[in-house]
This record gives sequence, structure tokens and C-alpha cells, in this order.
Amino acid sequence: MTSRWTTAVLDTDQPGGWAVARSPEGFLFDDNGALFPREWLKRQDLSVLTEHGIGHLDGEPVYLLELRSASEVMGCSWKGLRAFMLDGDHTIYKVLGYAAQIGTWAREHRFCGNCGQAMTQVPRERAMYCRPCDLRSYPRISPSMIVLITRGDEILLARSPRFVTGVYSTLAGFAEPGESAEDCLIREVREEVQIEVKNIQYLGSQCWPFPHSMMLGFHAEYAGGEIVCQEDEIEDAQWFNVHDLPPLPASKSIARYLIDVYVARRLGHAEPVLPG
Ligand SMILES: NC(=O)C1=CN([C@@H]2O[C@H](COP(=O)(O)OP(=O)(O)OC[C@H]3O[C@@H](n4cnc5c(N)ncnc54)[C@H](O)[C@@H]3O)[C@@H](O)[C@H]2O)C=CC1
Ligand SMILES: [Mg+2]
Ligand SMILES: [Zn+2]
Repeated sequence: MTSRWTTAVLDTDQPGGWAVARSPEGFLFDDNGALFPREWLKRQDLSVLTEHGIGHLDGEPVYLLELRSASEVMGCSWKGLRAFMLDGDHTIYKVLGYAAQIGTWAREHRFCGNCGQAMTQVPRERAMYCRPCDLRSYPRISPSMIVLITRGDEILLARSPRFVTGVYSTLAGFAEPGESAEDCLIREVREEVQIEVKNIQYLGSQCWPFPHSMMLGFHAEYAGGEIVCQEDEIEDAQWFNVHDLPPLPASKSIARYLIDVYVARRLGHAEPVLPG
């Protein structure tokens, strides 16, 4: 099956195509969704910070208008990326997730981090360039480990104070310079719950555009220690039996996938598929 959405660096001097508009309030949308005829969108009173050609959807070019601020557009409203993930078409969520990452990067790389001068877009490449420094800045991706720790029929889940009330999830954390994925996983688990793990196995990855994580998903077995929650980061952590689980993360997340795979294996059910 060919993908409906492919990323590409498009020339913004070419007319036509679709466009999405993104502001600090999220994406602009109306009854037809978040993609608008680009020429129409550019005639609206929007405070455009920068424009990027981001790819093709069903063969049609798609552009991003990254805005300074949200403004009133007749018949339209603004909505965050998470809402599109939860209730939208998965392909549209992929388009918007990519647009959000390019928008965040474009917004944060208008000026050179070395000398402070304005940077320019490199033609045909997703990079911003400072000529005096001969420096290129590419979109940032932050590798993050996410792990389901298990002990027979029990799985370790935790709550961050940022989660929706009642929801428990797998442990996760950002890689630091100098670490392998496994080093990071072991450190994060120690920091967050003071547990030791063994038999670390990679299960799959997922782009998590909030704002630029690349989630690497693992399964690990309990090897020792008692749960001690990290202050401020972990509100509660517990062993839950696979037959008696708390409210879990959203179904398209890799956190949910890691849990569902293990539960399916324990109960002898068909394994779920990780959404790309
Ligand atoms: N897709 C999924 O199913 C899930 C995704 N996640 C994501 O995993 C990522 C990591 O999880 P957390 O527990 O929040 O991380 P964490 O355990 O490393 O703690 C967050 C702290 O890391 C620091 N930090 C923030 N951004 C960073 C970066 N780019 N590089 C290094 N350190 C940074 C900050 O001090 C922040 O308070 C987050 O983006 C989170 O949204 C987390 C759980 C589920
Ligand atoms: Mg964490
Ligand atoms: Zn510079």
C-alpha cells in the first residue's frame, strides 16, 4: 500500500496547493478540516512568520504557514495537535504532526544560535543557514526511551502530575548526551522508581511530535528493588495485575501499545499493531 502522505521540501515560490496554518493556539480548522486552499489562506489576515513547503498529500502539495499569533478567520477555530490525534483521521494527524515539528523548528531557528544574525531557508533542504558562520540548523529530534516493566502477571505503571486524572502509563525519559538507549532506560527507571531491570528488549518506535520526541519503546523485566517515586516527577507508581488495570493512555500512543502487547501475550490474544 502506498502512503497517502510523503514529506518533501517544496519551493514556496510555486503557487497553489493546500496549506495548514499553525499558531501558538494550534491549527486553524473549519468544517472541512485543517487543510485549506493555499491561495485562499494567504489572502486572510494572518501574521505569517514563515512559510515552508512540507510534502504531498494524495499527490497534492502541502505548505505550512507558521504564524506569530492566532487571529480571527470567519467560520474557523483553532485546535491543538493532541485533539487531532485523539479524534482525527490518522493521515491528517501525521501531516499536522510533521507540520508542528517543522513549525516549532522554523520558529526557533529564525536567528543563528552562534552569531544571532537572521538565518535563511536552504533551497531543497530542510535546513536554516547562516552564511557568516557557514552553519546549518536542522529540525531537532529528541530521542526518548519508553519502557514497560513487567513481573509475571504484573506490570509497573506510574502517574505524572501532568497526566489526565486516574491515568497510569509506562515510564519514559529523554536520552542525555553520552548515553546509549539502554543506559538511558536504566537511568530513567532508577531515577523515577528506584527499580532495577533486566532482559531489555526493543519493541518499536514512534514519532511523538509534542514537541519533537522520537519514542523508542522497550519491554524490560523486573530485577530488584522496591518502588520509591521520584519527587515532583512521579505522583504514584504501582504494580498492576494484567486482569485489573487502571485507566490507560490513548490508544494510538506507543505507551498504550507496549501495555497492550504484553497483556495480549499473557492472555493469549492477538497482538495489536503500533500506529506509525
Ligand atoms: N508516546 C507516548 O506514549 C508517550 C510519550 N512520552 C513522551 O516522552 C518524552 C519524555 O518523557 P518525560 O517523562 O517527560 O521525560 P523525562 O522523564 O526525561 O522528564 C522530563 C524532564 O526532562 C527535561 N527535558 C525536557 N525536554 C528535554 C529534552 N528535549 N532533552 C532532554 N531533557 C529534556 C526537563 O527537565 C523535563 O522536566 C516526553 O516528550 C513525553 O511527552 C511519555 C509517555 C508516553
Ligand atoms: Mg519521565
Ligand atoms: Zn551565525
